[in-house]
Amino acid sequence: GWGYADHNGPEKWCENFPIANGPRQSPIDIQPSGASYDESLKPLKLQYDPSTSLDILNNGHSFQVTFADDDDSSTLTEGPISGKYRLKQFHFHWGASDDKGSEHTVDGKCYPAELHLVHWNTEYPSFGEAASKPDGLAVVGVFLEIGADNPNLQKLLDAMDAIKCKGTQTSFTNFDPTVLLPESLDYWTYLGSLTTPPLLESVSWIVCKQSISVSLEQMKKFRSLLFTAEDEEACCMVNNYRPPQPLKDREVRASFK
Ligand SMILES: NS(=O)(=O)c1ccc(NC(=O)NCCCCO)cc1
Ligand SMILES: [Zn+2]
Repeated sequence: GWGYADHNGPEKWCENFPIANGPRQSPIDIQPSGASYDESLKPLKLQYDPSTSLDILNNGHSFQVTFADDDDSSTLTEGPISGKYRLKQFHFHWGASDDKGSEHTVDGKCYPAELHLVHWNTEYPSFGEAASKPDGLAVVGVFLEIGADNPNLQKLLDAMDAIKCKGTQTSFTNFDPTVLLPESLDYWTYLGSLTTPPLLESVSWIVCKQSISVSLEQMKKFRSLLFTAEDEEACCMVNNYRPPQPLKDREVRASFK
């Protein structure tokens, strides 16, 4: 299957997923000078119920915290979207060293990691259905920048020993992802795709301008996870990011001046 190694990584994905060369692929390099301020863009409205967090999983590509999405307890509304989107999961992408790891870049600047909060449009009956629609998904991206230890990441990091290998998961309840958001919710927004196969062009991307902090020690913990299952030769889970894709005929809007 697909991965991030030379033999199965982003440069090879187009062989099984031709949409990899499509018109609205993600991530992109965000050039703030090329983004147009849109005064009609609303502030993001994120309302999360911690009791909807279920478990934390190593899926062999990243680790993700999955949420109960059978009602409107945890939603994204307003912002650039219309209607109501339910939180399905959040996960991260990161590098082998601090000079890379994010998927979106800003004027070519890479961050050591990037958080994605994945939501689906309740116009559709399920995530899977929504994932195939042009307005089906909304993903909020938050950059992580090396700095002070971030206590709000600690619960995630403490769970990592239990999900070291691909296919492992453990209960992860009462977690409020709001604590992972930066103080400012100023954002850039553009129409894009999933950044991993099936690379579906169904995502309204909402990338926060302000980053959150992560310490060097906390980054080392991310890198202690494995892409591989217990019975396979160990391969560290690092560089699980897709590089920026062509902007093509798209505009990036800014919610701020
Ligand atoms: N990195 S990202 O663009 O936020 C992302 C989010 C979800 C997924 N895929 C996912 O949740 N499920 C895969 C099956 C999708 C079609 O049902 C892939 C990439
Ligand atoms: Zn992602």
